[in-house]
Amino acid sequence: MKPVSLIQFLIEERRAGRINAELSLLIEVVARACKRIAVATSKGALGGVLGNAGSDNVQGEAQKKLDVISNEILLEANAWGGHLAACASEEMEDPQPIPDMYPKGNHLLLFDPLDGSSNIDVNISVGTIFSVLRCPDGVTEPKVEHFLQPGTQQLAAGYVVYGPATLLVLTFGHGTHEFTLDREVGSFVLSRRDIRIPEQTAEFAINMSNQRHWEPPMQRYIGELLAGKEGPRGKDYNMRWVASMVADVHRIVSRGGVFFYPLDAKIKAKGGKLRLMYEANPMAFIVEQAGGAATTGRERILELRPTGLHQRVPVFLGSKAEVEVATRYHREAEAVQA
Ligand SMILES: O=P(O)(O)OC[C@H]1O[C@](O)(COP(=O)(O)O)[C@@H](O)[C@@H]1O
Ligand SMILES: [Mg+2]
Ligand SMILES: [Mg+2]
Repeated sequence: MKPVSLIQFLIEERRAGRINAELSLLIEVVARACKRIAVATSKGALGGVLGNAGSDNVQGEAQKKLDVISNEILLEANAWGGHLAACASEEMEDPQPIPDMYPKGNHLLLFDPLDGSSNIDVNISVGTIFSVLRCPDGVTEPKVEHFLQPGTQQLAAGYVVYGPATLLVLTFGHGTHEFTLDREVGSFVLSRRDIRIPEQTAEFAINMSNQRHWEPPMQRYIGELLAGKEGPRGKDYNMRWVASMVADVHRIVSRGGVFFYPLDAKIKAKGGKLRLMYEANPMAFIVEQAGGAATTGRERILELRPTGLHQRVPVFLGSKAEVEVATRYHREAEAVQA
């Protein structure tokens, strides 16, 4: 079969009336920027891109040089295209408006420019995560409140994994599709259409070092998985944790599994570890479109009403059956307390 490039795929989506020209251009621009980030990440020590930038981001986290470089690449690429009203990034306190000298569009772009920063210096897969919203009608200078739309309102979401291969996984709300970067030709090529995450799994991903800080329902759920064949679940489970959300989610999108970043006593005051607007919402959209589920342990992530641009939430996502069991345990515990 003839390979389908990302551009051809976008043309198909436009013909089918699923996206408009502006959204198609936006995705092309983001994909092009991610190709530049792939080049930057692949330079490693030779490109002088490893190590700390010497600055902190809005979250108070030490920025890596590649966090800053990736953020700048995405901002610069998106400034001139005429497809955006504004951008918001995990690395910046406030939304970035499109400069007046450039034409403006009707979309809002949110991104985690480099996910898995702690893995950059040890040559483990990192990625970019993005989400696209519509700018409310009549708003010419979008403010924070215009970005605070529930995940159900996303027009598109995607991530790029900079791993052994560079992959783009994308949804417009009509299935989840994967594109592989053909480095020789320089373009993304469709490698899997309509990905389906198996409903059942025997593989989970969680940072076990936080176990003693988890809430009782999480202790119960993981305890049962660890008990294996002899426990109430009656089967052995395997564990994986890359500590780059993109890589952990991509494994789930590829062969099933379930990912948890639950609430724990250390991060309770912040609301969770992962960011709703840049990580949880786009990943929840992608996973649901592939037949999986995504909750906070209590509610469906996509239905949360955001309260802040940098809001953090607990994240349970992946194979439906396991997300449902873990979520049920949390709801049951809550019902007993009420
Ligand atoms: O270091 P921990 O607790 O294992 O956390 C890993 C998680 O933190 C993150 O790295 C946060 O992302 P950033 O690198 O964008 O800050 C996720 O990708 C990952 O799931
Ligand atoms: Mg991240
Ligand atoms: Mg990041």
